[in-house]
Amino acid sequence: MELDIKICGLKSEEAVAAALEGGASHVGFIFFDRSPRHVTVETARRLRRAAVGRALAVAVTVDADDETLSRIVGEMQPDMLQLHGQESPERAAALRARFALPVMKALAVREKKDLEAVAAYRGVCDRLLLDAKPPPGAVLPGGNGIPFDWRLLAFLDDDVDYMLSGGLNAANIAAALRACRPRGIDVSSGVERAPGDKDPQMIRAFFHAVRGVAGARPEETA
Ligand SMILES: O=C(O)c1ccccc1N[C@@H]1O[C@H](COP(=O)(O)O)[C@@H](O)[C@H]1O
Repeated sequence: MELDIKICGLKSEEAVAAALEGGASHVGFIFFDRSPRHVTVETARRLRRAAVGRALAVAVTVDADDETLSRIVGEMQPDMLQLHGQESPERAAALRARFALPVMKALAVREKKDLEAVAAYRGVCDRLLLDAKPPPGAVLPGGNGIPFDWRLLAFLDDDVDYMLSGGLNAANIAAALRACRPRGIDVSSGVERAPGDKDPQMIRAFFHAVRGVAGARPEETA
């Protein structure tokens, strides 16, 4: 099974191009105005065009209301919704039905008991995104560049479809992929030179590092 790779928090054509050239399966656009990665619907709509037929465009929202989501879906036309707030399983299911789009629900992980939430969203969402729990007082629910203990994921059933995220970068991705077996990985601040400022060279280095794990997981990185 091939490993999906999502580059998230894209704000420029240059960064989108680096993600697509590297072979990203997903490109993510953040709709959260307190994030340094926030984009307007117009910008996301323009940037996502380059990904058509090459990668899935993901709209990342945080407890967004129906009106906001309708505008994002109508104008940007994402291929997937990422719910990165406190959306309940019922809310996730309702949005999936209403917009007829696959939904990826982000769950915050710091300790083993945080994985109990997985059961409630399995079968409701198309995929989970297992991200690090934000530190106390953090403004952002994601994009904090903090990893969690990947070994916790050994407690999950093998058939849980999840993307791993939280503090991934070119230096640690090999260790992450040896510690657990995600079907996808998601990186944002780990490929930035400053908050919200993606570095094409760091994006290339990330892909290079992922492909360097080919010996360990040939069937997933070929
Ligand atoms: O990146 C953000 O600013 C952000 C804001 C609001 C919700 C989610 C956000 N980012 C998501 O968090 C993961 C992990 O980020 P990082 O690699 O630890 O920086 C990121 O890939 C986004 O999906």
